[in-house]
Amino acid sequence: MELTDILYEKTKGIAKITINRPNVYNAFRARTIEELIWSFRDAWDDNRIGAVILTGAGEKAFCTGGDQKEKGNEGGYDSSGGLGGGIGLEIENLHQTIRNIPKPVIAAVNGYAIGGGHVLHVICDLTIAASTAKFGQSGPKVGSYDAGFGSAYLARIVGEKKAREIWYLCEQYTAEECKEMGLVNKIVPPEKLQEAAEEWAEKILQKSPTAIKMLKYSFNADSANIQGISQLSMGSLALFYNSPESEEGKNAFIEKRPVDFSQFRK
Ligand SMILES: CC(C)(COP(=O)(O)OP(=O)(O)OC[C@H]1O[C@@H](n2cnc3c(N)ncnc32)[C@H](O)[C@@H]1OP(=O)(O)O)[C@@H](O)C(=O)NCCC(=O)NCCSC(=O)c1cc(O)c2ccccc2c1O
Repeated sequence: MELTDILYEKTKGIAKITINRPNVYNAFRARTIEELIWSFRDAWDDNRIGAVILTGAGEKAFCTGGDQKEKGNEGGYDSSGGLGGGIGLEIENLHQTIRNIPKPVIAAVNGYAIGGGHVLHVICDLTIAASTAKFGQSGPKVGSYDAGFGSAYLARIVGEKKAREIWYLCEQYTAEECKEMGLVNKIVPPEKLQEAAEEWAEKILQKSPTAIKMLKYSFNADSANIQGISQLSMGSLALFYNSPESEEGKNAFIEKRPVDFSQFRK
């Protein structure tokens, strides 16, 4: 597959996937998701690979979720149907692929992990963060939500009260705050991030691949029911994206103005 939105490299048993759209803070469009799925599947299929690192290009962002400027555009994503389950983005498939690949996936969070980009690191097996990284959900601010793994699985990690706070208030959290919540495993200076992720991947490579695979499946089993909730969430999101309320959130972000949802409370 020709890769335009991501970088993909394999070195000494480690696959590294870098979301490479720095101009939009590594926000994803339909093509980005397709390329991510392709590369995770390649790493899955390659027996020499024992761990995968997911990161973002540049210093600003890991990933800021759905590209708001591509939403509704031709070649971007919309709710007219297709493989994305009616939403134009195969995000649900990507989440399943990250969960099901029988090799640990390490998120190396180099900057903003916001919205659907935050959900990506939540789903990864481990998170190593640069001390400068910022984390948060933004869906309710821009007329979107991930009511599947993004909320239900998040609650398993940080607890119900904190997960509700994260989604209802849409605030940003430091790497240190996220480590306290159990959402980040390790914090390093920004210049040491890639090295630290590779070091952990190398440690994993020294372990029994079958033991690691079965442990990952075992950890996954307890939250497997969330897949059904995720399908409902994405199905409803496809309907919601057609609404004026969702449009208001997206347009406010693009037009760089305060959002006004008051008209939808009448
Ligand atoms: C991350 C920020 C808080 C950073 O703020 P800051 O002020 O430092 O920087 P700018 O806002 O000026 O951003 C710099 C530059 O990048 C562009 N950009 C950033 N994020 C996006 C984005 N998501 N889409 C498009 N473009 C983006 C920004 O416009 C600037 O470009 P200029 O050319 O104007 O200079 C802040 O950027 C921020 O809050 N970003 C948006 C975060 C957000 O709302 N994300 C989307 C949430 S919805 C979502 O993620 C999502 C999840 C899913 O699971 C989906 C599933 C299916 C379909 C859709 C889904 C979906 O949309």
